[in-house]
Amino acid sequence: MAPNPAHTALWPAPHASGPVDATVHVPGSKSVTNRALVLAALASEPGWLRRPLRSRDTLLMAGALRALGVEIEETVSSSSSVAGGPESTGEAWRVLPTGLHGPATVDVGNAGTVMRFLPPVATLADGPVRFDGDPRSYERPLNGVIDALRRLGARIDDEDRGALPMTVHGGGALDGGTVSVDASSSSQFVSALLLSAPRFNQGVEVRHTGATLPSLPHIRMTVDMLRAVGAQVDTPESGGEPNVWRVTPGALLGRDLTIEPDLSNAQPFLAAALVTGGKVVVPDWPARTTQPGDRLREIFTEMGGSCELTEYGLVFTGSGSVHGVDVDLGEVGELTPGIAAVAALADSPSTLRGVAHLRLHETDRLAALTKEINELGGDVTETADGLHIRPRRLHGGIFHTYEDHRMATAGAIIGLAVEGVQIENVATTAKTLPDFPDLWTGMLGA
Ligand SMILES: O=C(O)C1=C[C@@H](OP(=O)(O)O)[C@@H](O)[C@H](O)C1
Ligand SMILES: C=C(OP(=O)(O)O)C(=O)O
Repeated sequence: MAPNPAHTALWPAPHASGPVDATVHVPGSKSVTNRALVLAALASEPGWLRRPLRSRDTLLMAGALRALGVEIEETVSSSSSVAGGPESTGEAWRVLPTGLHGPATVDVGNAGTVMRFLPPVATLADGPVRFDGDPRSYERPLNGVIDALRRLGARIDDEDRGALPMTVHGGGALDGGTVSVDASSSSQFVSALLLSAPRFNQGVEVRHTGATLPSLPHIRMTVDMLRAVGAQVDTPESGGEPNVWRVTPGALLGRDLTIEPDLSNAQPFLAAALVTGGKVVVPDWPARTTQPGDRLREIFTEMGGSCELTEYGLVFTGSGSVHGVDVDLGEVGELTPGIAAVAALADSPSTLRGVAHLRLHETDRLAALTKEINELGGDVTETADGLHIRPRRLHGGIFHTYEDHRMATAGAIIGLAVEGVQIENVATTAKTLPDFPDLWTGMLGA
């Protein structure tokens, strides 16, 4: 098969001629948008999502729910056609839940949220739902969801792969009950089971059995959003047993929800302020959030910046110096590529720990970061659960991205400080941030 020209295209990463000084309106959170879509589809009354993210992952989620019979009406006001046009700035989605129907086909792309959150929803449909996706989706772990759903009463045909492609034979309802799951490879196994659980006959009790559990803030996001639509959820934090979550069956409310900006997608812009000694303002940064990107305030401060959270948003300022860090990123794994890029430009070494599960993300991120930074002259080694990064003078070259949006934005950060970096397939940022190239050049005043 001939390679897709978009995948081999090279984007000259802009080099910063001085400190950046910009306000960047970051589109909505992928994780919040996709949870909100699922919860709205399972509700017993219509709901609204305002300022939803329109990106590949969220359009796949919306498309899949529509395939199951849910109506999602989009309203795009003409005044929203800033920063990339209506394609990327959908104003509001009205979700009208209906009975969930099969037969249907779901394309998960390479979206972890779609491949994990929707099989439990599909058990509630009244017919077979076929799941398929990008080649990489076949390699990403799904066995925790498949095994758990079977034990809760579902019929799933995966030809013993424990992975995609597969068919969930929806029976119109699911028993639910207590189930153990090893979610050490992805927190999304737990989130997936909790999100649909109010609609299971007995709700669910999920008991995580693995040695580690990544991305806890994302599980808290699931719990908070469930509670906001009226679900009763018991958690380890609310006095329950460690690693056990319980959801009571019950109807879900339709909600009018404004989606927060995606703080993980704010990362490259904050990193730009850090590595150029400039200033970036991100409007609407939430005062309280479960998004893991909020940890950037602390991590990027340790790496040399400073921040002020105002009513308007986050003001982040670089000092002109960038320092290495020794940090456990297990709770905030999706921030690793951007932190690794900054660390490669720092004045001292870094150790990034707690992220072995990144080998199972969009690509093997530990291998990809090591290879690509080293090919620009860097000195990165993989450890069992992370990276050691010893900064060195880097040179230009091609930064391969492996169809991983966060590899592309990591390469762009390096390109600010290193002349001649070319990003392969920058279009892969469409997974969560289709506007990235325009926002990036806009930030640089180009
Ligand atoms: O639930 C979510 O929205 C997510 C959970 C995390 O997944 P893992 O726990 O698989 O890392 C995160 O990395 C991903 O980007 C989004
Ligand atoms: C790991 C990520 O995505 P996914 O939701 O596909 O797991 C990510 O966005 O960094």
